[in-house]
Amino acid sequence: MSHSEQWITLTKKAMSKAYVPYSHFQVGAVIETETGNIFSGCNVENASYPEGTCAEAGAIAAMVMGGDTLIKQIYVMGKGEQLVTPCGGCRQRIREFSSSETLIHICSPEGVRKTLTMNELLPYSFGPDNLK
Ligand SMILES: O=c1ccn([C@H]2C[C@H](O)[C@@H](CO)O2)c(=O)[nH]1
Ligand SMILES: [Zn+2]
Repeated sequence: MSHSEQWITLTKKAMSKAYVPYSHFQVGAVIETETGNIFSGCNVENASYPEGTCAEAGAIAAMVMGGDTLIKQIYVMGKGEQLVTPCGGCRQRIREFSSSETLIHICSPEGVRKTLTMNELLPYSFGPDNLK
């Protein structure tokens, strides 16, 4: 099994945990931090539709809880024809814990479909440095 296949397997596992009785749209996210730790998340919906949380938000919360704050790479996976790219809110969430090296891998269950830098995913972004 190749290195990339292992990440896909892990992200598929995260996706399979999604709690999505309303949208039926499963998303999984797996973060590898610069320190080599791994954190996963899935989307979690609820009856008050706008209060659901994205897979990326879950993985980021787990990462911060685990004591890490710098993302080396993040795998995001969903099904369907279209690329499942992080929503606007999650682009900002990922941006908070990114460097210019951070990679965002857009995946389907079959593999990585596209890899983007943070700057490609959210150009001209507002980040922690703006508050210095
Ligand atoms: O990158 C994305 C895009 C969508 N969703 C979730 C939110 C909602 O639960 C469902 C449909 O929008 O997918 C994510 O978790 N991450
Ligand atoms: Zn999102």
